[in-house]
Amino acid sequence: MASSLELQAMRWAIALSAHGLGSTSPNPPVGCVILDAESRPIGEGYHARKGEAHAEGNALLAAGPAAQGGTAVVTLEPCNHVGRAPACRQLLVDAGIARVVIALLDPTSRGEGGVNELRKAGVSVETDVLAEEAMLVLGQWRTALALSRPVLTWVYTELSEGRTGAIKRVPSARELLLTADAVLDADGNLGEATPHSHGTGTILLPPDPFQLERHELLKALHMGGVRHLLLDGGLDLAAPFLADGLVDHVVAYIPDRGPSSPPASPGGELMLPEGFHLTGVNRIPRYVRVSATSRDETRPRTTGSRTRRHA
Ligand SMILES: Nc1nc(O)c(N)c(N[C@@H]2O[C@H](COP(=O)(O)O)[C@@H](O)[C@H]2O)n1
Repeated sequence: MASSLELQAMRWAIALSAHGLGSTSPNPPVGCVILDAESRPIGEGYHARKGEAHAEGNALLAAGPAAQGGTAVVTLEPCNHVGRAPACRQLLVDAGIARVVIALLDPTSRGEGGVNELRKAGVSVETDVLAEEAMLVLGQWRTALALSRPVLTWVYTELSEGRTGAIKRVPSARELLLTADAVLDADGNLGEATPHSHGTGTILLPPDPFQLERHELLKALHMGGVRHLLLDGGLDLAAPFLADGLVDHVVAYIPDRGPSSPPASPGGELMLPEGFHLTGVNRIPRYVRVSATSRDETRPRTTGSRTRRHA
């Protein structure tokens, strides 16, 4: 059973992992905290982008030799393959880590998986620790893998006369762009949500998105490394994706208004689409931001078993 210090470290690792949202795809956003043999935090790290060190490597680097006999607390199972970075389970063994505490198993893990290899090397391993909380950050990556398409978030604001439109002019909406890989607008412009965030050549986007049928477009985006796509525009842009059941989340920015007004959107265009339930309602400068979902991504449905898939 995880100790209270390990649980505290796991929550911190989950928080750290979110620094990778919007830049790690097609890799997962992972966080790691190293505790020394007396359970004191001595190093922390996260995965920033594909081709760079994994969370465990970054945390071990920060911890240095004091990691010997310590514990690695990590949000995703340490990897079991030598890719662009060395296998994390080997890095942990080489650093003399005695115990590894993991939130979620990696459905893309190669071979027998990092957990089995760590156990074979005599390391004590505990899995499924705060798995549901870890899904707050890893959920979109896991869902995109399960669906073989990016998770889709439709974002819109109110333009004049109750019409919906793009959020480009909403300054606080920038935070959403930071967490997505790519953004598509109603004119067919498709680009990295934060330019250059994934590094050169990691995300490949089809040049003429509206030439592709919607499922084909999403398949091409998935193949190109996109795990979270924003649809930034009005109902005209979102309606066909909604009709095909392809929209997973909606974020609406409702401008401040007086306390009594006729319906801003008599046709209901501003209202959330049918079948979406609220996950957040926040007052932000000049807007109320409404978040809703058609699925619950925080439930770790497959932590106990693996479906072999490649990220
Ligand atoms: N445990 C763990 N920590 C990280 O920081 C990670 N990025 C991963 N990712 C796993 O490794 C695969 C990517 O490997 P490369 O970086 O491309 O070599 C990815 O599919 C995950 O399984 N895991």
